[in-house]
Amino acid sequence: MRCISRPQKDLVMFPDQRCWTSSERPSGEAARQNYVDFVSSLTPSLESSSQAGPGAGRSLPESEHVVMTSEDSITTIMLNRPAKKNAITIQMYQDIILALKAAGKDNSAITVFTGSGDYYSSGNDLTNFVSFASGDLEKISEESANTLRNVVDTFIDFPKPLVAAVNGPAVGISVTLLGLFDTVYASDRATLHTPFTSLGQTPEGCSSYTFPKIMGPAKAAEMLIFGKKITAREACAQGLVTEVFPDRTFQREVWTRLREYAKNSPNAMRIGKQLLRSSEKEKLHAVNAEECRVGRERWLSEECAAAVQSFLSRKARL
Ligand SMILES: CCCCCC/C=C/C(=O)SCCNC(=O)CCNC(=O)[C@H](O)C(C)(C)COP(=O)(O)OP(=O)(O)OC[C@H]1O[C@@H](n2cnc3c(N)ncnc32)[C@H](O)[C@@H]1OP(=O)(O)O
Repeated sequence: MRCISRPQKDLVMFPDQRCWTSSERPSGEAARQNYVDFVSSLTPSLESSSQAGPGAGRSLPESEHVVMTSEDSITTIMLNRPAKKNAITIQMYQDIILALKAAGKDNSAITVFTGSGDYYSSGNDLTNFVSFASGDLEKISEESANTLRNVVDTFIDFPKPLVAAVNGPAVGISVTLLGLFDTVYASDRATLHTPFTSLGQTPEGCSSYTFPKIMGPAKAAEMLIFGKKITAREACAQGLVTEVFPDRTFQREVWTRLREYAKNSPNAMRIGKQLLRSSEKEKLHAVNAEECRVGRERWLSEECAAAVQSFLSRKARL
């Protein structure tokens, strides 16, 4: 067992899981080296990230609908397509991957994901599926599954504290991914909806694993299999949302809190996250691979094609 305590006169803690008495204590330099080795073993990328100067090594994606900003040691990735309720296009998935990779390496302490306008996100842009009807089905579905797998893998591997600021209703993949965030703050105006089965689709974003773990299998089934829409407060009671704020004060309260959190040691937060999450990573990657394999089959189904067609032709009927 590792000893973790305040400094004591005769007992010092070292990272190889034993406690020394003062007589056998390693020299100061050896102790320091032990500590550095321990920290490095936990976080291989720590060295490079702590050496990065402001903005160093950062490649901001030039994206129309995914906006990345940094301030007060917080990098924010904002879905910015409010006229379409922040529905996520193929290009946006690619931009999200680039933005997360850049945020993972920049010198910010915390990364925040949010939406602009009245929605957090309406999930996958259903016109992404239109190309299925017009091209090489096998190829397009394979590319889409690869895109989905890459974006979810990037969330699984994200090395820093990742916070979702759910500013409004969330649908589909924008909900399922919440299970991979470290903290989820939501406006009391937000609802969470995963209407997969009415679209002939199946859960993704590792939700088939994270949701039952977070909220229990029965509540997860209501959401993921029956498509029950829940409020932010219900999601909070079930553990998917960390805290709910009145919509009127949501931005002020969340950002005040995050600015305080961002003053903590970035390296300690990064290592803490790794301790909390690393034992699950392999499992999450396997779940992601399987969800994408199954999802790809569903996208090719007639049920899915009909549901997407029905949404897209809605206007014509109005
Ligand atoms: C690479 C492939 C990866 C696949 C990943 C698998 C992911 C799956 C999912 O995420 S499933 C969930 C998909 N999302 C939905 O089913 C939501 C569809 N949208 C709606 O139901 C509604 O638009 C709404 C409830 C979100 C909002 O309704 P309302 O307030 O009445 O607004 P409008 O419907 O008028 O929407 C305004 C404008 O936005 C367009 N839009 C909204 N959401 C989407 C969307 N998901 N895909 C495409 N377009 C969307 C809507 O058509 C309107 O456009 P218009 O003004 O008419 O041009």
